[in-house]
Amino acid sequence: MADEILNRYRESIDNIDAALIFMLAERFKITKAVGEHKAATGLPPADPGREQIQIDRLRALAKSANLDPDFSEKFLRFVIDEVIHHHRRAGADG
Ligand SMILES: C=C(O[C@@H]1C=C(C(=O)O)C=C[C@H]1O)C(=O)O
Repeated sequence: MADEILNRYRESIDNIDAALIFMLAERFKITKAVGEHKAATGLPPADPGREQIQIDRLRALAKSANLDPDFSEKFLRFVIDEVIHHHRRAGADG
């Protein structure tokens, strides 16, 4: 038998997952431009000072949103590491 309650919850989950994908796509679009700018101007791929500011900010936001700050940091770290990997490649290619 179809579970309508579960189906409704899952519709919302699917919408949220789609939004996450669109937001990540936009983020990677702009970080690609940053990588090209860095490669053109000789800036290093990673900026640990900037990253720490972002992590501190997102941890505080996560707390106020009742989201685990450790999870939010791990998620941002994962995304940033991928961006840095792209920047290194952009620098090496250029
Ligand atoms: C996008 C940048 O490059 C790197 C990637 C970051 C990110 O994905 O937010 C932040 C800092 C840098 O290590 C940047 O310097 O702003």
